[in-house]
Amino acid sequence: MSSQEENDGLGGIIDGKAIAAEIRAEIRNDVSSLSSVIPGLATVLVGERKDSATYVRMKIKACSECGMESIHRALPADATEGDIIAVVRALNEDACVHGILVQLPLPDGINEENVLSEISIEKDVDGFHPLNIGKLAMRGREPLFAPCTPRGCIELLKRSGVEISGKEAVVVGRSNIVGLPVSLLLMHENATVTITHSRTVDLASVVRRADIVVAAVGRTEMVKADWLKPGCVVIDVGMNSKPDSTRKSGYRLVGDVDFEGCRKKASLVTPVPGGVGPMTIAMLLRNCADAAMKCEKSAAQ
Ligand SMILES: Nc1nc2c(c(=O)[nH]1)N[C@@H](CN(C=O)c1ccc(C(=O)N[C@@H](CCC(=O)O)C(=O)O)cc1)CN2
Repeated sequence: MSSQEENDGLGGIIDGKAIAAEIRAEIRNDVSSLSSVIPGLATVLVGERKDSATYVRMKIKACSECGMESIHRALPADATEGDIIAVVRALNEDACVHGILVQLPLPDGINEENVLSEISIEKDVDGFHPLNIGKLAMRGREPLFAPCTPRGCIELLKRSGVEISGKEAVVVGRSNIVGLPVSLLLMHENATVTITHSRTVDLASVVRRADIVVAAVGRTEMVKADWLKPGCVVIDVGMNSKPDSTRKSGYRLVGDVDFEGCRKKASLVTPVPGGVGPMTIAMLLRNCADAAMKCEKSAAQ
């Protein structure tokens, strides 16, 4: 779903909130058709970060709106790696739990990979388990779950009618959570993918080759209009706070893309907020509902 303002010469906006609502309605429908299983999502929150607590609350609320159960485990900021792993192992054994997510980032000193590797891959609805990422990286293999934000980016493109196959895609950023998996997913869709990063020489000229740009670098409004090929599609994964004295909070959320400038050059752009963010939670629910549906199917066989 996208909106293109008439005759203003600007590119359309991909409405992530509306697309996420559409996906959530589909999930609600699938969940209501289950007869013996209620999908259960376990959220594990370690420490006191306000943003993490907000995201976990949003996930719990979204679960309930889709007819899914949630099971919440909160640990203090000084919890040890062993404490967190013990919670994950107990959730692995709980038959009411179909999906487990450990909210990231974890406090300093905790090895994220050690914790994420403990999640049963059948319940790895965040898709961060090294085995799921490994399968995503291999030809002819399918992960049980793909990471939510990258999957959300692909859904936004597909549901906006953007052709991916054969197109040049440039991903700015190479993080394990977004840059790397979104590149792999774009490759699965037969795009020709370039991953760029802090050592890329003449980043602007590499981005200028792209039909599809995915910005996931975590730098406020870094991607400028003159970096873009006219008519390209821009997916902005960034979420940065920018000082704004007109707001009560003193700041506003902006992405990695100079939205107003880039709208003059691109055919479609995602806004921040209201673009990729809502898709992260929608795809998490999709993965968890799929896990529960698999459970019901295998119990019936
Ligand atoms: N275990 C995980 N940890 C983290 C993930 C993740 O996918 N799994 N992603 C991010 C945070 N995140 C979900 O956890 C997330 C971020 C943003 C949004 C969102 O809807 N953003 C809104 C704006 C919200 C606001 O006003 O603050 C938007 O963009 O419109 C949802 C989920 C890191 N950690």
